[in-house]
Amino acid sequence: MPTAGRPRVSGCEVTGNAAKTQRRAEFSARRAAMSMYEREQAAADLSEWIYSAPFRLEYDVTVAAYIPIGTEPGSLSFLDALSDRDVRVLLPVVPDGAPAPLDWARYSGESSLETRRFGLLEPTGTLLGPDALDAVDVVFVPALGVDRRGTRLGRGAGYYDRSLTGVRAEFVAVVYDDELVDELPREPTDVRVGWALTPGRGFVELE
Ligand SMILES: Nc1nc2c(c(=O)[nH]1)N(C=O)[C@@H](CNc1ccc(C(=O)N[C@@H](CCC(=O)O)C(=O)O)cc1)CN2
Ligand SMILES: Nc1ncnc2c1ncn2[C@@H]1O[C@H](COP(=O)(O)OP(=O)(O)OP(=O)(O)O)[C@@H](O)[C@H]1O
Repeated sequence: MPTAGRPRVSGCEVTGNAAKTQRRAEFSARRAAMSMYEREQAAADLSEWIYSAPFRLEYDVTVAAYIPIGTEPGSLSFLDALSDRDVRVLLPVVPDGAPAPLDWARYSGESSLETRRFGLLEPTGTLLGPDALDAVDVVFVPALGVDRRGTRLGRGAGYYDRSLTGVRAEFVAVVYDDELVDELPREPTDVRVGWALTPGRGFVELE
């Protein structure tokens, strides 16, 4: 589209969204090209890092995590490793209708999951409400990429930005090694994450 024809509510926002769409396509294409072996190796490595996390991940800690689907990094063994350490694990439940803060329910094993909207695997247990995040110590956030300043690129519906605003917890974006990059497009509503978790380097503190 010629620059002169673009709507200019704020130049930054318009460019930001187009730039994000482009980066999403790039990251998704790279994920699609990974072999099953690479994905499984990465998932195993991600689970290992739980044992050397820079914050406590053991009994009496509550984390919010997610069930990876498709080419997303990680696996159920990540959640099982946390559960084995008596960490309480909450999982997101997408609310009906337009994007709004995520609801949450407890993870209690693979049998407590079912496939729902967008093909996501979600927990079937009691819904705890969006405020459940107020009692969480660490949030593992799905991401297509993250930059050194903590800018996270998600799927583009804004569910996590809406959910994390005002929450005091460690935010950890889980990505493949080459998805921790120098710079990503940023919008004012983007909530910064303090950490990246990568298979090769583990927990990386962001600026
Ligand atoms: N594993 C996982 N769980 C997660 C997220 C995630 O990124 N990964 N989310 C992170 O926010 C939330 C769900 N967000 C989503 C946002 C958009 C689409 C999506 O694929 N939208 C397509 C429509 C696909 C369809 O209708 O089947 C689209 O908008 O084109 C899926 C999930 C909560 N749970
Ligand atoms: N707190 C918020 N309140 C209202 N709108 C928001 C908020 N956060 C994000 N949005 C809007 O949601 C849309 C998608 O945001 P963005 O591209 O940052 O999503 P994302 O972080 O990639 O997606 P997700 O969190 O679902 O993985 C944007 O139009 C953004 O302006």
